Amino acid sequence: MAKIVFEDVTKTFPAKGKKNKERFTALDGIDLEIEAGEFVVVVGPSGCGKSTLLDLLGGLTRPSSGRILLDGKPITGPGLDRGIVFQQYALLPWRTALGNVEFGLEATGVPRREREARAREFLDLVGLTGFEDRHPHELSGGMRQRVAIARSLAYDPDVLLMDEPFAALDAQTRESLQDELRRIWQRTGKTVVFITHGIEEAVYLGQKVAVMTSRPGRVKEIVPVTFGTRGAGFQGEDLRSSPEFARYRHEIWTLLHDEVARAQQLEKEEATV
Ligand SMILES: Nc1ncnc2c1ncn2[C@@H]1O[C@H](COP(=O)(O)OP(=O)(O)OP(=O)(O)O)[C@@H](O)[C@H]1O
Repeated sequence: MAKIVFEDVTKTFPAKGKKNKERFTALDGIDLEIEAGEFVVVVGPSGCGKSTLLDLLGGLTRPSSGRILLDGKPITGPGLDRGIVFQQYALLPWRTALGNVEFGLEATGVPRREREARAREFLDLVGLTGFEDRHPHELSGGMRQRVAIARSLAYDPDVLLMDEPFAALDAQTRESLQDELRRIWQRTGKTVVFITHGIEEAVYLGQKVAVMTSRPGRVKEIVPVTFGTRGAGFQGEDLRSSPEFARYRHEIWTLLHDEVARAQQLEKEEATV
């Protein structure tokens, strides 16, 4: 049985500036299956519904029609079986790095002493040993995002939902966090659903890349990314500069290109109405 199943999922919102009952379709007939332990990346033009799709998985909002199943059961709300990491760090500014990671554990009822040990372990996993007592404003953007990842991992969710988590970071920090995320994923075996605008990021991280159409969002194609030597030890520049990488990048770029053009045209038409 697949870990996550989207069955003909549609999501509509009240249309802005239109007469009351008109609805705007953000996602239309999404069918998608994600296996346990799989790393799936979702790419698509701006406004195609990527964040909406992740919000549905997170249980932050409900489908207008269709079903989303997690371990065979419909998602009815947020849960500790899913950890979410957003683009903005969403850390508590008055808590230290350690305090922020512990925060996630308080909700799960882990005893205080064990909380601290677990939080330290996960800060170590994301390379932040020595920074436990710093507050968010004393950390770089990359470090803050590492804290957010540690916080999500610490309560051991089966599924990690990531909405453009590295988009606000500089290129070098982004690449090193991509490496870390791959390593963590290989070590923990989590199911990851990751949203990005970056084609290279998608190819680098994803086992499968789901390319979405422009509005309304549908799954246009799922590209399995199967590098021959993709396992541990083959990453960084070796992977990014390989001919296979370039081939996948081009394939996904081609799939996206028409959709982005269509999305831009829609935006222009709306601006002139
Ligand atoms: N709560 C809401 N009410 C009304 N419309 C919404 C709501 N949430 C999202 N939308 C609309 O649904 C569409 C999809 O939005 P969403 O944020 O999911 O897209 P996205 O692909 O993540 O975009 P981006 O790549 O720009 O972040 C957009 O047109 C957006 O304006």
